[in-house]
Amino acid sequence: MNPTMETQTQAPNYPLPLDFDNVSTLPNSYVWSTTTLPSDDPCHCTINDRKASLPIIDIGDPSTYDLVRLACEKWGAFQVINHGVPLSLFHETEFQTRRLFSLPTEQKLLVARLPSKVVGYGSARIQAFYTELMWSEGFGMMGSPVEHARKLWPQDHAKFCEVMEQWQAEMKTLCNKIVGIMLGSLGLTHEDDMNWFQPQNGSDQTQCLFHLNSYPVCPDPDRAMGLAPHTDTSLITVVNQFNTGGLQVYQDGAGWVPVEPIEGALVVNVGDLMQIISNGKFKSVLHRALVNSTCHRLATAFFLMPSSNAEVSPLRKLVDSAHPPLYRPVTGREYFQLKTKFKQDNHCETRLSIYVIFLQNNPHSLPNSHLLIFHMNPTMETQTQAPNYPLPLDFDNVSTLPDSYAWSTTTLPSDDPCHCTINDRKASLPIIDIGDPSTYDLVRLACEKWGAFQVINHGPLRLAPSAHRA
Ligand SMILES: O=C(O)CCC(=O)C(=O)O
Ligand SMILES: [Fe+2]
Repeated sequence: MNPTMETQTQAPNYPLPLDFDNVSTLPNSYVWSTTTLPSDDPCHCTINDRKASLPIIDIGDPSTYDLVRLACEKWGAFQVINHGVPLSLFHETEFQTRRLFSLPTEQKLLVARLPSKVVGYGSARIQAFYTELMWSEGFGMMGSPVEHARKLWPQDHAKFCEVMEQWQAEMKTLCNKIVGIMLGSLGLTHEDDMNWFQPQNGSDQTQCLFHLNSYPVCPDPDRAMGLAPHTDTSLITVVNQFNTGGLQVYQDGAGWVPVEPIEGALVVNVGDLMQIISNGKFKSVLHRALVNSTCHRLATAFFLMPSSNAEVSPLRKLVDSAHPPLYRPVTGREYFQLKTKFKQDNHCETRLSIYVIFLQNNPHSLPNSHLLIFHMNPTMETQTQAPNYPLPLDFDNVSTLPDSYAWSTTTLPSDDPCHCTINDRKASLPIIDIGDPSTYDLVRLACEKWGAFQVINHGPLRLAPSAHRA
């Protein structure tokens, strides 16, 4: 998450956003098939026969604490109104955001984001995990965007920087207030166990990332995706969809629910790290952004995170013998790496990393929602159509190794040829007679050195019934 900016010297080998102004039909690489998204069933949008909609919470309401707790438990998100951010700043932020994305593509590429970085112009960071491309572009900043803005508008960047900094300051204040309400609604105070949340020696322990998102008018919105389903790697995220719909949240039983655009409202998402510190009481929300054929949608997302070295774990006050910790301690950095690694390895859905941390503590009781979302449900389903994952070969009917089964030695980093000697003696896995008086020592040595052994004399050899008859 190092915000260092580097100069672009050669053509990048990761996808940059399309020159959206110059395409009139959706390129094939931007077509999303419905089967690509496992939980992409049509939105039923009703719960108990009522149209489901994300709670809208007036932050000045006396029952705010209860409403926030209920919303975070059930939805992992809510809209907030009466938050104190002036409407004029919404308009200025929208104006400056539109100004940036209206620049010609070549100019935006002057501040292209490198894949390992979070600041600058580029496609969505989750793009790396999908083969289909997303119909969107973004610009990330951490604090002042002046270094980039100077390249975009050498003479005229002051207003852009001023507005972006002002918005981030408002978001930081609002996030602190909302985190306070969330944790307060669980009976916690800032003094409880939240060292990473307290400014220490005058310096702030949290860090923030601010993202501008742009979803240009799309020639074929039903087959395109603005931002694929994901959960945020944050404590909370505050999204401003500038009064243009497109954001959807997923809820078990309801499917994808559109977040109603309301002028001046902000959407608060529970992020993965909040799920961890709340010991699973609040769930991070799966969400996505769709595109449309009539207007260029803009949005901003402000991510509040602990500093990347701070260790995050279920807060002590929320853990007791009836509520054991569901997650092990993890730093923001480690969590982010885990999430990236598991997405890269498995192309799995985005909540997998929560699942992995969960597993490491508590392998036997997975929460249903995760099983559902990751399609890890062990129920066997009848196969009705050709699967889109590889099945084993019909081994009896091949006489030469197909190319697709050939493994290069470089694929496996530690796959050097077997020397099979140790101290000039041929190495071989220990064979242990389980009745031997020194079994204990032999087993210990084998487990320490090899992590494996062969066991003999383990009990009578049972013969199959046909062998008995013989
Ligand atoms: O653009 C939006 O509406 C959603 C943004 C979002 O989810 C994100 O940037 O993580
Ligand atoms: Fe998000």
